[in-house]
Amino acid sequence: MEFPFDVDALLPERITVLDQHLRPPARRPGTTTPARVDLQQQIMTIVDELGKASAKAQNLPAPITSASRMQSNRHVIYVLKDTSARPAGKGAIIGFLKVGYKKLFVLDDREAHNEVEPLCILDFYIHESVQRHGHGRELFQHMLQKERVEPHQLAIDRPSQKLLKFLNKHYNLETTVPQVNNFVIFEGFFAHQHRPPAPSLRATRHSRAAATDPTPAAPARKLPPKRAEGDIKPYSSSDREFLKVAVEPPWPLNRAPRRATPPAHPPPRSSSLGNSPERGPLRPFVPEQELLRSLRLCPPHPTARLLLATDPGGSPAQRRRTRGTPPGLVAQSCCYSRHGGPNSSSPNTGKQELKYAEQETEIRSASEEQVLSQDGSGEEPTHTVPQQAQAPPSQSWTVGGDMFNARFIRNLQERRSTRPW
Ligand SMILES: CC(=O)SCCNC(=O)CCNC(=O)[C@H](O)C(C)(C)COP(=O)(O)OP(=O)(O)OC[C@H]1O[C@@H](n2cnc3c(N)ncnc32)[C@H](O)[C@@H]1OP(=O)(O)O
Repeated sequence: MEFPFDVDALLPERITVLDQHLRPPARRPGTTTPARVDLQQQIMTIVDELGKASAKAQNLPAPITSASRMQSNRHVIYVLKDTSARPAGKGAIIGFLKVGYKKLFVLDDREAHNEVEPLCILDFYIHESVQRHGHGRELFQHMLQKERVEPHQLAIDRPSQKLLKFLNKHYNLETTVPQVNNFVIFEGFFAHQHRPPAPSLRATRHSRAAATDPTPAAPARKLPPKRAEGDIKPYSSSDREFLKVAVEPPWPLNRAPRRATPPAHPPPRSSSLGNSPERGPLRPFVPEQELLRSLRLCPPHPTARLLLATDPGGSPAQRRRTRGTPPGLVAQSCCYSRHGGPNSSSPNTGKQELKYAEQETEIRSASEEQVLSQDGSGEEPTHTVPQQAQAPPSQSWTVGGDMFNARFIRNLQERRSTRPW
């Protein structure tokens, strides 16, 4: 990765360690020294660009590493530069590894909660052109030595398949201890119990390290006193938490837009990773609150309005359709199961129902947009029903649509500890 400034002069060592201050390292004697603020700007540019490249490589919607995030967290980043001869160039960056201590609640092999604060692998990237050349191992090995940790003591924040393979190949890390958060830990993690070293020990360790090596090490934090089991929540804040909203809203908000062709490679599943979300191409989605708002503001389905306005008992055709079916069939046809169900074989149920429900949601979102853009209040929905909504399909899915909404809201409620309204 090349930059418009002299990376070689900016980062004299092959591996540079940067902490939250993003201080430019001391330059080699004899090199001209630009203003310090310019140097720091260059460091920030490198961190931002590396973060972007890593996010792209991992299919993340936004970088989890950036200069501003570095400055607001106590993380440490190891940057590897290319030292190969480049007579005419300004040097290049090969990749980086970001680590930091995090307080986690992890399950052991007996599924008991443990409050620990291990060193975590938070982000790791080697430029595509030089992957599988041993650079990742070089960087990782340097970090292990500097931080004085063993590979099995680490927690990994949502490792990619490449990283899992990397850890397996170089460090024999294979068997994971299932977790309910995004972190992956390996067998042997609890061998040392992760008791925080006595403050004096840790201080000595760091002061000794500081005496021999001026580069910053990942900050160490003390653990709070052990809490009762009941107080411990079985999740931990991942560095990628802020992406979670964008990564995977809960079902049914996470339904992908209909695709003409299935994805070539379905995202891999790993039972050994607990429920760590899978990486994969990310897709745009309607934020949950916005969708809820649209459901609350949305006008009644045009067909329902028509029925209410005419005959309280419904049109003869409608009566025939609902009365002619055995009781409960309408409800059954509205059941949508991701696993298919007894009614999934029926051509008029399952997928078709979902399709209409999706259409309805889209239409409702569109009509809400119109409502808001017209008067900003949503008070007069009848003027704003889009043309598409006024001509529903020949079959009436009014009941199905409303039931879908009801199920959808109930589902949302069940997934939340508090009601959103
Ligand atoms: C917590 C996190 O940071 S998760 C995100 C991890 N980062 C990414 O996935 C970004 C894309 N990948 C990369 O940047 C790199 O491949 C890294 C950082 C994972 C590894 O760096 P490299 O320099 O490629 O590793 P290195 O050369 O030392 O080791 C190679 C081994 O890593 C694994 N590996 C690297 N690339 C791949 C790949 N494309 N497919 C499968 N395994 C791979 C393999 O075990 C490989 O050994 P092999 O070539 O004998 O199969």
